Amino acid sequence: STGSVVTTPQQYDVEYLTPVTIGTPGQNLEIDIDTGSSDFWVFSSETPKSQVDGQTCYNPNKSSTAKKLEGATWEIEYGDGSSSSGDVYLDKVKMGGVNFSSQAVEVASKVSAEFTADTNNDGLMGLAFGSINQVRPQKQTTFFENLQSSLDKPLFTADLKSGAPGHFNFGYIDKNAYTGSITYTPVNSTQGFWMWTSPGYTIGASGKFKSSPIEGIADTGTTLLLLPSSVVKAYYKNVSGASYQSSNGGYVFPCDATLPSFYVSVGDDARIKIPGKYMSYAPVDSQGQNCFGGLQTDDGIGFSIFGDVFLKAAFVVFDAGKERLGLAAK
Ligand SMILES: Cc1cc(CN)n(C)n1
Repeated sequence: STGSVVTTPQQYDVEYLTPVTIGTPGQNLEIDIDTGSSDFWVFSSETPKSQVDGQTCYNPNKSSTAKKLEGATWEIEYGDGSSSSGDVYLDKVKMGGVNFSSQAVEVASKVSAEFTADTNNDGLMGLAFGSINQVRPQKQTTFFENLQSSLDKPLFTADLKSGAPGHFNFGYIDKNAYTGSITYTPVNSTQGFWMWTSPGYTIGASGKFKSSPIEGIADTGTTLLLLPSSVVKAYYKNVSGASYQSSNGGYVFPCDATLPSFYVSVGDDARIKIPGKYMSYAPVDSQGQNCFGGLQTDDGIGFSIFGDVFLKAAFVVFDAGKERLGLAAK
């Protein structure tokens, strides 16, 4: 089997939302596919009304195919401090024309304020490795892991775009979705992530390559590109008026500043070009005078995060069959 589903950016490409259908009759929700976590959780009939602000809620009691996973609970906290928790049902899940009949659907009986405020987002589908799934006493496998053996190829691809809909595809590589060739690089999944190491980077079209291994995760659920502070400092040295502003929580610069492109090396002789315009995330003031950088530090995380600012510049193959990541220009 193969599947393909559209994924649509929210304002400033802060996140990408993807339609999913759960249960019988189908209940349609919009979720955030997150390759940086491994739980599929949704707003539900169990989420207190005070914590719901317009989200669509999955109601297992209205699904003839829902089965409670007795005794199972889950709780999760993300890198940005947001969190959610609840219990678990098994039900039919369809996305992009592929479906799995007994997918663990983690229903939220509590969500943090960040999720309540994210009014178009009805939940998260984690597509990292099941080893870091948070259901207890028995951790659950991800939607992709459940599909894997029935897919034509044991992989999925992410084609996120700047300010336009893109696609997640399952089981095949769309040759029309990228240019040139795909460069593959090994993935180390021991921490449960799509973790890989870039050999280095280049700042600007005429910059010199800097050999500096950067170990990080390919994370569609993180908005920005989070790299070592030495790299980030070197980049913003090239942006006039840029400074680290603790009041804004990161590097900020005048929105009319000229931003150099940033090249992330992959394998022995390839690199992904992030255009300068992707390196500005959003205005920090209502006048739109100063902008928050799309590149920020990975301080305190323990590894770098290749989030949407990077991923939307590439065609990305998440190849579980060969434990590798493929990257191509587009
Ligand atoms: C909700 C959410 C997901 C992620 C990335 N895995 N973050 C940082 N926050």
